[in-house]
Amino acid sequence: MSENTTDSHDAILLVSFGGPEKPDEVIDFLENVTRGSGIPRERLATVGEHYYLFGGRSPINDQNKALMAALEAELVSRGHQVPVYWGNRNWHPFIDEALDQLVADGRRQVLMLSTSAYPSYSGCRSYREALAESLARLPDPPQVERIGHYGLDDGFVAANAAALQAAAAQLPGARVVFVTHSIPTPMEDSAGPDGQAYTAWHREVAERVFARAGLEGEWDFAYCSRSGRPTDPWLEPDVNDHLEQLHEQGINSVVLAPIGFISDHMEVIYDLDTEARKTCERLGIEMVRAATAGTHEAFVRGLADRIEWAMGARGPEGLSEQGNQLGRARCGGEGCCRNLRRPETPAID
Ligand SMILES: CC1=C(CCC(=O)O)c2cc3nc(cc4[nH]c(cc5[nH]c(cc1n2)c(C)c5CCC(=O)O)c(CCC(=O)O)c4C)C(CCC(=O)O)=C3C
Ligand SMILES: [Fe+2]
Repeated sequence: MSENTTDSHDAILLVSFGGPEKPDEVIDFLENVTRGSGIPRERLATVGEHYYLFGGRSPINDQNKALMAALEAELVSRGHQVPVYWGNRNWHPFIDEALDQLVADGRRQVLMLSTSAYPSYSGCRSYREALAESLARLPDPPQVERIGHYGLDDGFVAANAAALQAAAAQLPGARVVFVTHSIPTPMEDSAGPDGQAYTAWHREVAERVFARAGLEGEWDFAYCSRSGRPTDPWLEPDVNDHLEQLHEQGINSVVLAPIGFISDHMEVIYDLDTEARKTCERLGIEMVRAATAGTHEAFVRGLADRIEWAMGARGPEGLSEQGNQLGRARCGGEGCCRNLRRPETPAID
């Protein structure tokens, strides 16, 4: 457990979405999330109610703290004394606050890890833009590189497979429905260096998770948490509509596997555990929701592997080639995960 003095980076920065801690923070948080996005106010009021239903508190902050603690412990056990900082795009602690602390602590070579496992504007470039904006404020900014997206890495797949296996064991023979966050179809068409990387990665992860859980037969893919204007096309089917379809086909038990989320975000505890569960009850469908990766040891080890790889301390075993290409300053550049509304917005590599 000695300090590894050869580490190429002196800080890890966990970058996440952010969420309110108490009811009087909900509106300001939602204003930050939707600044300039054209999301209708009714949608904001609706989403605000989801947060109030849970005491005005998002689960995401506690999940991030738990992940940081687990990751720090894993890195220490591998001989790295590199501290993990935490900053969010939409709520305290903001990325600005994390960077100020990091700079005050004399950190110069930062490796950024985001809580989004998949490439898309929302999960990739929007965080890179937020970093560029925060770094531009600093007189002497540290160097920030990022690790690639880790959705296809063995660790993430193994954690989700273990969760799916446990859920399926509670409901043998149930139809497995993988779920992720819907995004607008133009965002999907520009996800990753060649477009459509968001759905391609999810399908690949679903296939691997299903096989690794030792399951056979059919599985489906559905989406949750659509927002935006009703007339804009988003990825479909919505999970609730899909449950109606399954009901019509005579299916009466399902496992919902939210592989699009790394932990129990509001989308999981509201859109799936609350809303989709209600749909299942109405249709007489038995439902079990598989756990998210959270702090599963395989997931934490996989992240540590990716961090060590990015620091040059380890080879790429267990890490996906696609993820490697989208990290370590080798993202597809300007064309990758484009910002369709404001194409000129600066972003870190
Ligand atoms: C792909 C994706 C991820 C995964 C990648 C990642 O992790 O970043 C993600 C994560 C999250 N999204 C979250 C919350 C929200 N997302 C919203 C709005 C939107 N999300 C979108 C996409 C995604 N979102 C999109 C295309 C919009 C429309 C806005 C626009 O086009 O600019 C809104 C506004 C209200 C609404 O419209 O729903 C809220 C409140 C939370 C926090 C949950 C918690 O508190 O636990 C998390 C982790
Ligand atoms: Fe990208």
